[in-house]
Amino acid sequence: MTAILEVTKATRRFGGLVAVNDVSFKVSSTGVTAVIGPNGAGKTTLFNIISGSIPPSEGAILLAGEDVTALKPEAKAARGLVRTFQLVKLFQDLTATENVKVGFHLKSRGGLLAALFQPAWAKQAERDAEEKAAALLDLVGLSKVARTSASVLPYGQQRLLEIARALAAEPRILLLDEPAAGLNAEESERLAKTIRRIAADGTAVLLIEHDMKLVMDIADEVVVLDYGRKIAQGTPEAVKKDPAVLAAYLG
Ligand SMILES: Nc1ncnc2c1ncn2[C@@H]1O[C@H](COP(=O)(O)OP(=O)(O)OP(=O)(O)O)[C@@H](O)[C@H]1O
Repeated sequence: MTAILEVTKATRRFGGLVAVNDVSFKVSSTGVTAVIGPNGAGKTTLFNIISGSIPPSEGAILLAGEDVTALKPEAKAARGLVRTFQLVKLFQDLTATENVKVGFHLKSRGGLLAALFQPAWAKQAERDAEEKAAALLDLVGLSKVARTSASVLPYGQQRLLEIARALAAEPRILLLDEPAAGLNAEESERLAKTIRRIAADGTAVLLIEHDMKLVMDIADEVVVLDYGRKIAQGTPEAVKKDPAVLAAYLG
C-alpha cells in the first residue's frame, strides 16, 4: 500500500490527560479510511494534530513521506492536505458557485490584481473556474442551487457545499470531520455516494464519523480509538467483530 499520510507515535496531552496516546497508522493514497471511537476517544484531537490546528506533544505526521508535523493548516493545505470542519465555515453572502470558486482562487495565479484588471489569461482562468465549480457542485448534488446564497441553504446542503469547496483546492488527501452529522437520510445517502466517488477519482479520504452505518458502508479501512489509544485497525468487517471494539462500544 502506498501511504499518502503516516501518523507516527502521535501523543497529545492536555495537562494530566492523555487525549491521544501513542497512535500510529498509515492512510492509503487510494480509498476511504475512517477513524471511529466512543465519545472522548480522541478523534477530534487526532484530527487537529493531523491538520495542524494543534501540535502533538510527541510523534510525527508525514505527508507523502515529508515531515509536516510542525506546519500550520494553510501550509499543509498548500501541500495537499485539506480539511472540512464540523461547524460549517462558508462565506454566507456568496452563492454556492462563488464559494467553490474561492477554493480555486486560493490556488490560481494573479490573485486579486488579475481579478480586477482581467487580462486575457485571467478571463480564461475565470471561465475554467466557472466550469470546474459547476462540475464540483454536480458531484455533490448541488447543481440546482448553484446561484443560491450559502446563507439560505439548508444545513445538509451547506455541509455538502463545504466538501465541494475543499475539493476545489485539489487535495491529495481530504479530511472530513463528521461529514454526516446533521444530515437527513437522503442527504447521508448522497454524501456516501459523493465520498465513494471522490475516492474513485483518486483523492484519498480520511474521516471521523459517529454514524456507524455510513462508516461501514463507505470505509475501506477503519481505525478504532478508545481512551486515546488505537485499539484496532482493519476492514469494516474485521473491526465489527473485534472483541476489543465490541467491548469499547458496549462498555
Ligand atoms: N483543549 C482541550 N483541553 C483539555 N482537554 C481536552 C481538550 N480537547 C480535548 N480534551 C479532552 O481530550 C479527550 C479527547 O477528546 P476529543 O474531543 O479528541 O474526543 P472525540 O473522540 O473527538 O470525542 P467526541 O466523539 O465526543 O467528539 C476528552 O477527554 C476531552 O475532554
